[in-house]
Amino acid sequence: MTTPLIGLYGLGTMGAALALNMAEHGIHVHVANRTTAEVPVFLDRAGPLGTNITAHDDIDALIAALPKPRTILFMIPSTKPMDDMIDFVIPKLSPGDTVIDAGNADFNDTRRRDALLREHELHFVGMGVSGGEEGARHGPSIMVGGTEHSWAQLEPVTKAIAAQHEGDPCVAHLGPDGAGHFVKTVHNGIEYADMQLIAEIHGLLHHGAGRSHAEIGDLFTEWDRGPLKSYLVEITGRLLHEVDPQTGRPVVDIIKDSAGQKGTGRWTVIEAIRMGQSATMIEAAVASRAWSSEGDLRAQAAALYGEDRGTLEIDDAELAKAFSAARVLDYAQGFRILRAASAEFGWDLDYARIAEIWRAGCIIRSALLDDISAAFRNADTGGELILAPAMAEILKDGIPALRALISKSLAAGHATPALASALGWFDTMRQSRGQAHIIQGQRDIFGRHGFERIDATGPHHGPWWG
Ligand SMILES: NC(=O)C1=CN([C@@H]2O[C@H](COP(=O)(O)OP(=O)(O)OC[C@H]3O[C@@H](n4cnc5c(N)ncnc54)[C@H](OP(=O)(O)O)[C@@H]3O)[C@@H](O)[C@H]2O)C=CC1
Ligand SMILES: O=C(CO)[C@H](O)[C@H](O)COP(=O)(O)O
Repeated sequence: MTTPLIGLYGLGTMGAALALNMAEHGIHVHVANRTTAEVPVFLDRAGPLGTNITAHDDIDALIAALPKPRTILFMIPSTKPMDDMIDFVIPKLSPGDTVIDAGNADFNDTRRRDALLREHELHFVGMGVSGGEEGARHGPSIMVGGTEHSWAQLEPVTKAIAAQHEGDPCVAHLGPDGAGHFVKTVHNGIEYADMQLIAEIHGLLHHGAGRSHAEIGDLFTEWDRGPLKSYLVEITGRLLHEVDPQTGRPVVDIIKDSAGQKGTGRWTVIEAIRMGQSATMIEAAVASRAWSSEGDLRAQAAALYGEDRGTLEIDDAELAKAFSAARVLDYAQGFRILRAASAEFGWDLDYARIAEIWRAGCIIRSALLDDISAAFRNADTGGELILAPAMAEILKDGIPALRALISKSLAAGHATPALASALGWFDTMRQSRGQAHIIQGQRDIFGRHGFERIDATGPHHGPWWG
């Protein structure tokens, strides 16, 4: 068997880790980096793995060294740098070669780039990689979008380097062009909401129930041994126990409460809204990060209105149930966005497989994903997670606890945008007759927009128009 071979450009945090992962799995990787001074540093780090690595001074040399059809993975910012590199390499490549963007890209850019490369008889792969540096080095979750031709070359490489869940590599060819990057984007949207839920729960326990960070960390660590087990729960447990060496204070007390965001959460929300699939929990999470950066305004409002938050009695078992229900709703909203995109772009996404490749390696990996993938395999709910019997069980068990938690938290003045929006969405979806008849009536009165009647077909107007 010939040794799998690939080109990799961009030896930053993720690219270097992926290259080492490949080398460790017997894949010969040709590498180059914009700043050539980084290359010897990388080779030093590679140590004995260097036998599977050939370093080049620039992209031209890397391209020249690869046999055709070439597969070159770029791990650089998926914005202008990626467009610039594509423009630079197109004239140097041959028909049948594949360019991979493995960064976090807006899938609209991926579709545009795919079309451009097709004009040149080249292939473009949008490949989502999740797991941060550690995942990239020792096994990420990989979401591939592209042609069968490119997948045939990529499959052995990605299956070797991906995280393994009980022997199943966490990688899948999810569809053409933007499918892989879209699924990665929604993965990140779900990640945003899961992180926000955890942050809100911490806030309720700390400010409402008066528990120390370490006590809350203990609870997260305990949760990580049961059905709530997840990477984000695990690292939150760790985070809450860490002490700042300079001050001796809990690290979380010295971190400024202003969250960064690089775009994937926002893209999820934009696409969700564009497709009529508002994902309110992800919206709440994106909004909360934006509001977090408005520290001055929040300080002024705190001075004006006061920032009192009442005391809360919190039962850990009830809190766990509430958290479980909210997480199911987070995933449910995420999969609805995937369902809408799959229909719009004809991707025929396999929801069970997506849940399966998220079970290890990625940031949202969790025990719940085992249940979600089984739920999709066992019941055809058309991608609607809330209709799956196994999820309905979790929801029926957890919604009363979530309702009780939200009621007392709102009454006491605690901010819970994601938890509250979970319930708002769930209660909306379980009403067979909601409130939209009032909206339709209003629209007809002010704009003659018309409405459908419950007892007849076609458009109708109300008596106000005679
Ligand atoms: N960090 C993470 O946890 C994750 C990141 N990603 C995505 O991976 C991609 C890379 O991220 P990461 O490794 O963290 O970033 P780093 O900043 O660590 O590395 C960036 C890499 O891109 C190169 N680069 C930057 N600008 C250009 C340019 N104009 N032309 C050519 N090369 C350029 C850099 O080269 P040089 O050394 O010369 O600066 C470096 O090799 C991004 O799309 C990111 O969104 C995806 C999943 C997780
Ligand atoms: O893709 C990732 C994890 O899955 C990256 O860590 C990404 O940077 C996370 O998004 P943000 O920086 O917006 O929090």
